[in-house]
Amino acid sequence: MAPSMQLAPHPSIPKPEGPVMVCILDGWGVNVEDKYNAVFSADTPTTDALRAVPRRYRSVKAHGTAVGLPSDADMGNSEVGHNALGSGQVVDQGARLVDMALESGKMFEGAGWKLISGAFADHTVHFIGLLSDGGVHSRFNQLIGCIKGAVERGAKRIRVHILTDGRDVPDGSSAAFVAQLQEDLAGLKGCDAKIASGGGRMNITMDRYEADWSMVKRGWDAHVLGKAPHTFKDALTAVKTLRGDPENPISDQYLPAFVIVDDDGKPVGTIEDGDAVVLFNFRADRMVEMSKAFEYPDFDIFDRVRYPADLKFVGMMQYDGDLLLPKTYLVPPPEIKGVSGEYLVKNGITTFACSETQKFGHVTFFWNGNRSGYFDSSKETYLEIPSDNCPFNEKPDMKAVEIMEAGREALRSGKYQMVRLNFANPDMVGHTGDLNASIRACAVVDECVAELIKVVDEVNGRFLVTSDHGNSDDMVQREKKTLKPLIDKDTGKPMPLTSHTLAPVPVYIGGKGLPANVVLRDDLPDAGLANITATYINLLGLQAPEKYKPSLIVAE
Ligand SMILES: O=C(O)[C@H](O)COP(=O)(O)O
Ligand SMILES: [Mn+2]
Ligand SMILES: [Mn+2]
Repeated sequence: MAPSMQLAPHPSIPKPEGPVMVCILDGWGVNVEDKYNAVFSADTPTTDALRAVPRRYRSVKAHGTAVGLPSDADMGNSEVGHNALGSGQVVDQGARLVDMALESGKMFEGAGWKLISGAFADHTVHFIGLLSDGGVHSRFNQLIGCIKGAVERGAKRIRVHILTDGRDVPDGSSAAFVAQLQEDLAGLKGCDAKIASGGGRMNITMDRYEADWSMVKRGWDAHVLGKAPHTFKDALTAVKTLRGDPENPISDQYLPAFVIVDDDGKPVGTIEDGDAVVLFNFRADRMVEMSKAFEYPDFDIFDRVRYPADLKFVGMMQYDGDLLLPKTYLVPPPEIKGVSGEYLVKNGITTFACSETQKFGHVTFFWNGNRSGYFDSSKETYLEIPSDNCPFNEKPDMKAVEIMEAGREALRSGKYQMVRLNFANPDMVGHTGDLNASIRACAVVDECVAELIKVVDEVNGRFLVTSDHGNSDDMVQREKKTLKPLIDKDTGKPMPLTSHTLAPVPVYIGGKGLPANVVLRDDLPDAGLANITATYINLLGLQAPEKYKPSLIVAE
């Protein structure tokens, strides 16, 4: 082992007899305590009790610059959250790197831009991605920046394929983004630019972790082949019509696929031989599958029917550095080096990591600094429990009990020194905007934490329970100043909040194997998620790498 990767024993925190468990309650923030806070409203006796233990509970920042996002107005998300939790470092994240590449002009100088510019004169440049200013997967102004850059550099024909959001931004906001995009495209001089196809992000194109490839097929059919269940002459009409009854609309997230056609009913923007395609999302998880469909000539997961020849395909970023997918991209992704997973295997620590499909890549790929696979398969076991395929408010328990049971077995097995679990419920159910289901989601996760802590105590282990960002902790849109819920004019009901929040997240530590003198420091009031990495390494009885953000604990 490189001497630099050796972790010294901690001078005052001994190695534990049993394993260390790190639990991430995805989307569980600390926020305004009222009935719209599902974390607060749920029956959560276990985390309530943990919160009451002196000097073993605190909260940490999980949004904005504390996790490498452009500004403190940016809510946290799973990618940046797990990157920070697993690496102990704050790196400039995709959102910021794209902003910088646009500002400096570097965007227009690299290999990715060169490739697409081959289509500017005689072919069409297609942009496919999430249309909102959520800043989690993409941002509206970055799309416009790229389109304007292409037009200024000679692009003659542009088609935009839009995925409506309603998840990282309020549901119902898609119509406004579409209207704005149409206006911006109409204002471009010397370029024929139109919206060509679209659909809801949870219905087409943006599947992740291979949970449902049929979503990607529906996207391919609409964007590439110009085939969808609905056709319209105009995208704003499409979105407004497909939402249906204003009293009971279909969420922007789930709008069916549509294709824009001309007066003769012909699609205005199929993807043809020689065209360029830009996936304009910077975040990886929900772009990997569509990238494979575009990049791999022998792709066979679904029938693409037609695969355009001489396609100039790029991602906004490289979405998988191990698969080199896509080969060509506009902006180099963040480089996260020396993550804790690598240190652990190099120091002989055995790890078990588990979540259900929807968060499996979060607790492995994102945790490991956007790396696929194991650092050392003889020391690590990653277990994916298949998620249900349904809107998660219908089954708010999701696979929490199964994850808990797998965690319990791993803790008891004696095989692992570290057990890392992610519970998806407060996040995935929170994204549906369904308050009651989110309350149930939080309650079931609390029950699972109780079961796990019993086993940690049984094996003389230690635990750290935390989260990656807020979500279920606020389920309603509010007036900025008074924090009063905003009321929907059509329904008279409070307007649901489907997105993450800016809230900090809790950190609870404990376990029978944790010496009584180990407590949370009180001199790091501004600590963030990246401080948790050194903390859990200390719980393992080891000193953390020097470059990591400081540990939250001390032995007094
Ligand atoms: O992709 C999603 O589901 C949301 O945009 C972000 O949620 P996550 O960051 O918790 O995965
Ligand atoms: Mn998350
Ligand atoms: Mn989320």
